[in-house]
Amino acid sequence: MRTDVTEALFPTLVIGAGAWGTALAMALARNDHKVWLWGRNDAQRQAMREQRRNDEYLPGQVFPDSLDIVDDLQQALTQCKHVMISVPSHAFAEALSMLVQHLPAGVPVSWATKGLTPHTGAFLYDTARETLGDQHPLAVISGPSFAAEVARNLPTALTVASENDDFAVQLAQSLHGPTLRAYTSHDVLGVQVGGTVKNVLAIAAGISDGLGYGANARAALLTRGMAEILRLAAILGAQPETMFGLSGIGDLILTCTDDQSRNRQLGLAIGRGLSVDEAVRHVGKTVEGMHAAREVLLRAQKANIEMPIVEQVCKILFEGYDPRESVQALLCREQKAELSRP
Ligand SMILES: NC(=O)C1=CN([C@@H]2O[C@H](COP(=O)(O)OP(=O)(O)OC[C@H]3O[C@@H](n4cnc5c(N)ncnc54)[C@H](O)[C@@H]3O)[C@@H](O)[C@H]2O)C=CC1
Ligand SMILES: O=C(CO)COP(=O)(O)O
Repeated sequence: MRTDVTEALFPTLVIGAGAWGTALAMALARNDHKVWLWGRNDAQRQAMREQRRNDEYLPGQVFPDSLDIVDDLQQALTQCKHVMISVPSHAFAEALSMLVQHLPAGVPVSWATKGLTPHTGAFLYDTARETLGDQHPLAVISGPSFAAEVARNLPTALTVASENDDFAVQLAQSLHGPTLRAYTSHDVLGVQVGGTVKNVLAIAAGISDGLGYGANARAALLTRGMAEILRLAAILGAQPETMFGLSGIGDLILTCTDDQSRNRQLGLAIGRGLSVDEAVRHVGKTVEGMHAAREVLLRAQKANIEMPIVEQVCKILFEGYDPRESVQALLCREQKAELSRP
């Protein structure tokens, strides 16, 4: 067992045994750290314990020895040294409420969830602070990282953002391994902006590709999508440089261009002619951009900034717009300069 500074965070309890929670738990355990993984489904936990795999989400990937499946969440919360949440954004507030009663003060909490809190549109950091108070150091894990590739030990780089330097460094160090590189950041807000909006833009890129609009259109969507992210980041007070990092353009490129992305898969299905409901059923997995789109647009409208791609995605998802008409609407916007004058 390692005895360096990162041991302060172990045992780590990972809440959420989907693809990403399991892959992160495996990554930590491969570095010989003690990790407890909890998922809400009893039968899934039993199967994972017996098979030492999570075949539902990461078929064939065997758990490292130091990863254990735990059943008693309450007991694990009182004994762990760090909680990492990896549930979909719509379950994030519920996950926080499960831990708030039992987690001793001072135990750090991180999450790998991307998106906003439904209904309030709050960034997850704000929801976490509101629920947990200021007793726990908080950190966000983001960046271009498909769970299946991390589980298969393929090279990956992540960002760990926290206002607490010690926690950011400890968490980054504990994730860091031969195939996983973790950078730290102070820009908690910026990291969340990139990780949230890229999912909506990946739906747009999927729609365009599903319609067969080609490589030029995809590149234009990514670039103009980046302009929308930068506009939102600026108005919210995030650091623009963060948008050019792993959690910004890195994750935007990944999800807009690779078919492993579930957000892109949803767009592809819609572009190929499925209705939105059919496309959601076809993907059958977490599609965060679907949840984030409306909340991002509301934020843009409140701040009086233009996010035309996000707006058209909302029209397609929630107002029954034909994707071809939406692309036309984007192309027919008033001609303007690419950059505003300095
Ligand atoms: N899969 C990936 O490659 C990556 C996913 N993420 C993010 O991680 C988050 C989780 O995504 P995935 O693991 O892929 O989702 P998933 O669909 O694979 O699994 C979600 C898990 O959360 C559980 N869950 C749902 N509601 C819950 C609740 N109320 N309490 C406890 N558990 C609950 C489900 O049972 C399921 O096990 C999302 O925000 C996603 O954007 C981030 C980077 C990579
Ligand atoms: O966030 C991700 C990779 O960084 C996963 O993207 P999807 O949720 O679109 O699959």
